[in-house]
Amino acid sequence: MQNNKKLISVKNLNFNYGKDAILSDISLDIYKGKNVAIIGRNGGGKSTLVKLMLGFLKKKSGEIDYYVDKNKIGYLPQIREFDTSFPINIFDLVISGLTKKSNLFKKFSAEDRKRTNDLLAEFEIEKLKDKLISEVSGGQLQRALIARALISSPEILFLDEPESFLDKKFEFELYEKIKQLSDSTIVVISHELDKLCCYVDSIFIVEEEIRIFEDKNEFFKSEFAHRHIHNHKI
Ligand SMILES: Nc1ncnc2c1ncn2[C@@H]1O[C@H](COP(=O)(O)OP(=O)(O)OP(=O)(O)O)[C@@H](O)[C@H]1O
Repeated sequence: MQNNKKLISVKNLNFNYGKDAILSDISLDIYKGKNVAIIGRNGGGKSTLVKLMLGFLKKKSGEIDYYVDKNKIGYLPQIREFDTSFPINIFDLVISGLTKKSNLFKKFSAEDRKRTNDLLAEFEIEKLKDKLISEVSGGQLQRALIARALISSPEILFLDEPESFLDKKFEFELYEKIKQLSDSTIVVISHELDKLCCYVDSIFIVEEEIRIFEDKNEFFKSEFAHRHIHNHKI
């Protein structure tokens, strides 16, 4: 279903925290309908790259061009980056995914509330909607954060380790559910490539530099498959 419409284009991107070079000369394109898995060793710079594409971090040099409405970019952060002591309940957390910079204090409509309730039911957390995020389990919070990332029907959806805390059954169903609920292009950071590989088209290895396999089959044929997955005969 690739139609070659570019959504985001990164050119010669460099980033460092203090003296430490984290990303060097990264260039990549994200195309509509072409799902990407970003893999690589711990601390390789995967989350940093995504945060740069989201505009949360300021690049040191290089270009990031957007061919997508920035309000149509969804994001699931790593759960550990989330302050679970923040006083917000599950319903408000999910509906807050509809808040844009330009409409911070807009009243949510009945339709917005219905969409929230539908997503809560879809993710089997409707009974928890009045609970504070500090009162639910890690997996329940992760489900709510995924629903939040999806609620705006994003054109592109960045997921940072979505499998964290999920039970095996839900982890297995996750990408089917995302496909069923949206037609977002997915860019997913994961250490579970063997589980998600049938949902992605391309594989990017990010370890300070980037190695791009536009066609995932080229990755599986390469020496990198041995290094990055346990069972590469998928
Ligand atoms: N706020 C920060 N200040 C300083 N260094 C940071 C900060 N955030 C991340 N780093 C460092 O930047 C490097 C890249 O981190 P990043 O989180 O992007 O890696 P990652 O590939 O997503 O790792 P993982 O697979 O472990 O989640 C790491 O060495 C990390 O220690």
